[in-house]
Amino acid sequence: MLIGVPKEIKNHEYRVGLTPAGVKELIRNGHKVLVQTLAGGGIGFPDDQYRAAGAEIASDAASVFAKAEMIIKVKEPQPEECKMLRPGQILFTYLHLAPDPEQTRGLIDSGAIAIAYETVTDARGGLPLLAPMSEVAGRMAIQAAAHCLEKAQGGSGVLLGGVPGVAPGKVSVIGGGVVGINAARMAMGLGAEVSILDRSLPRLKELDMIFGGRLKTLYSTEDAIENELAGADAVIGAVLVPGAAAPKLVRREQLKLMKPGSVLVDVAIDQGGCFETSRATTHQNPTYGVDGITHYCVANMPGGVARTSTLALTNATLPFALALANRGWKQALLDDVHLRNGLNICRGNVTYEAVAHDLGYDYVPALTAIEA
Ligand SMILES: NC(=O)C1=CN([C@@H]2O[C@H](COP(=O)(O)OP(=O)(O)OC[C@H]3O[C@@H](n4cnc5c(N)ncnc54)[C@H](O)[C@@H]3O)[C@@H](O)[C@H]2O)C=CC1
Ligand SMILES: CC(=O)C(=O)O
Ligand SMILES: [Mg+2]
Repeated sequence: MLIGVPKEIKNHEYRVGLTPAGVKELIRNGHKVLVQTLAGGGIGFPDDQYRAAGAEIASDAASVFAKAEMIIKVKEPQPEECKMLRPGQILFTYLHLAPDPEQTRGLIDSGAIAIAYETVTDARGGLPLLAPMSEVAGRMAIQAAAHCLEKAQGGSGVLLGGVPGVAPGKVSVIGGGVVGINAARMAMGLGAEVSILDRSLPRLKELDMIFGGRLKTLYSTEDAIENELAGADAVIGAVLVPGAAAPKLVRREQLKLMKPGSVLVDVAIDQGGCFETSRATTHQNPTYGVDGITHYCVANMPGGVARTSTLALTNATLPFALALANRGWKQALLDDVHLRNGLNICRGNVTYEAVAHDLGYDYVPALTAIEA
């Protein structure tokens, strides 16, 4: 199969869909790889390393999209990229369709086979291709919050770790999954007082077993969230209902419960955000204020630490990319229910139920669309 890797074009997005090591694996399996020039140039993977791994270098995105049978990317295709996709071409990348009707329309119209990293599953009920980036974003969320709390950034002037004789700051994490546990670990590592809220009691039990008394676990109700808002210096939004738009857990009028200069970090922004006042921001302009509360809502946080993120992401995606290339998309999806769960759009059909539901499309089960 001919696999294409375009350069990412989202604001300050330096990740790349395959590392030179990944290219080498695909080529060892008998495939060809076409990489757009400078696709990994910002993170220490120059064209020469891709050439040495056996890739051909293309001068622009148009030739990568025109030639490749499968496009491997990181971020959701931008409108100009959707237009370059063609019927039957495989797109393997993050999509986050539920909050993005324009992209969904573009992918339906393209006739492509769009497999979303974020809904591929594993045998333990996890999301193995979302997890590495959630680990990164969870850890970064605390760095971002700590920075936003500084006075020069419009913050309240609280140091999360405190100092001897002065109480530490308080961090509340809503959603105790992969983002949540990584945010909690970082915040505890800094010395902050940390609580974590989740709707899943088994998950809260697990977190309690791991961290003991160092972490306060709370069942997530509106009351519990309001109590947390009142005490917190930073609140991290880390909830997920897979594939669906994020539930709105904090309304605008509840911001007045918070201390002025406190911070909301909405990691769930790529699924539309879990605070009513959230709107997606970029690494260039990551924050804005609403009613005295700083909002950090960068939708591609891992892009900020793109080298670490690329290595972590491609460790997880490569086995699936190899399956798609070796067996072809139909057989690979038929053989593996977990990869099949990643299929969101197939030749004009919406094959992920939560996306169809949230955006008002007919839902066509993946197996039906694959076998059509
Ligand atoms: N902004 C960014 O750059 C990035 C964003 N993300 C996003 O972060 C979000 C979280 O991802 P993961 O931690 O991997 O998901 P996960 O599935 O591991 O964890 C989500 C947790 O939210 C909990 N939850 C669901 N509804 C809840 C509610 N009403 N109250 C409290 N908890 C609730 C679930 O029980 C689960 O434990 C996703 O939207 C993901 O796409 C992930 C990576 C990067
Ligand atoms: C998960 C995601 O949206 C990201 O890594 O940018
Ligand atoms: Mg994102």
